[in-house]
Amino acid sequence: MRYAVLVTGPAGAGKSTFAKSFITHLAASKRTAHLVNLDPAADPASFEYEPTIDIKDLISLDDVMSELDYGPNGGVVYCFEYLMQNMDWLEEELGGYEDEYLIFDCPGQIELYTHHPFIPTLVQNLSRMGIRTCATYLIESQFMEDKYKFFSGVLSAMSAMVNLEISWINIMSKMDLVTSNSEDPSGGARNGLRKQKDIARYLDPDPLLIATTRGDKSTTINPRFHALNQAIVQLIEDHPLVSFLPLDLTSTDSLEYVVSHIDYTMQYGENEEPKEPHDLDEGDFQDLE
Ligand SMILES: Nc1nc2c(ncn2[C@@H]2O[C@H](COP(=O)(O)OP(=O)(O)OP(=O)(O)O)[C@@H](O)[C@H]2O)c(=O)[nH]1
Ligand SMILES: [Mg+2]
Repeated sequence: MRYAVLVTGPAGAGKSTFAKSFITHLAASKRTAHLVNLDPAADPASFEYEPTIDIKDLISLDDVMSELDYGPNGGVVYCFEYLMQNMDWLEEELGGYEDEYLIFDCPGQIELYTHHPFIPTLVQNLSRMGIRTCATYLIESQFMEDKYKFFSGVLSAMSAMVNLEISWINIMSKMDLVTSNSEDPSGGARNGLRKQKDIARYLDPDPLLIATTRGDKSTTINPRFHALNQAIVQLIEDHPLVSFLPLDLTSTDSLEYVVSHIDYTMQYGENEEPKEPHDLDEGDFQDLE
């Protein structure tokens, strides 16, 4: 059985960093994993791990920009369209790997997730190839500094995950920027997210965070804004699809927790050989109940 983890999310959310840490972590546990770079704009110098499969071998963003006169964002979308039409290339590249994790580092153009059917098409093709797939969607902890920005992140996560029939794990990345605040007064503390309780209202989004009340400045500015917020509150209450796993890459436990959640979601190892006792830490699974 082969397993694919798609690492998706908006620009700069920490996707490539997470993909790297994920592979390093698996390697440390003597598990093999391969990096599949689907970001045609990724700088090769930044790869700590040479990707096993690289979209650049199929199509070059530089060529698309110089020959077809695309800008960088449109160029990435064009490259992805090209990939979708050339799935046989991916299939051939993926051919030889068995019983392994394939980590797909995806680009940060949000329209790839919200407007285009790229991810559903990719997922369909992976499942046709017999690869069990799950997707992660990262948003960064700084989104919690601004509740409107945060909820736009929640809505983009929702719009990316509906229509997909695969497991979907939302991750709040860069938690080191909010949890290390006791040491560094200029760090996360400045955003007022001092209490764990506050953070919990974001990880499991509490729509009341944006429920405006009468007398609130924003409602006096524009009543339509109030109505829109109420509608969003209602939407999130009716469809509580989105919650986030916190990820702090400075903590091995945090990374391990996220990885064990992904393993659990993918039912990793179900068909494999029994594990050595130390490979399977009971605590990992109790937390997930
Ligand atoms: N403090 C902190 N910074 C991080 C973390 N993860 C990533 N960063 C920083 O955030 C920036 C973006 O990280 P990337 O991993 O390149 O993000 P990305 O989502 O791959 O970005 P795009 O591919 O451009 O969409 C870099 O400067 C990273 O060093 C984290 O866990 N904590
Ligand atoms: Mg990246």
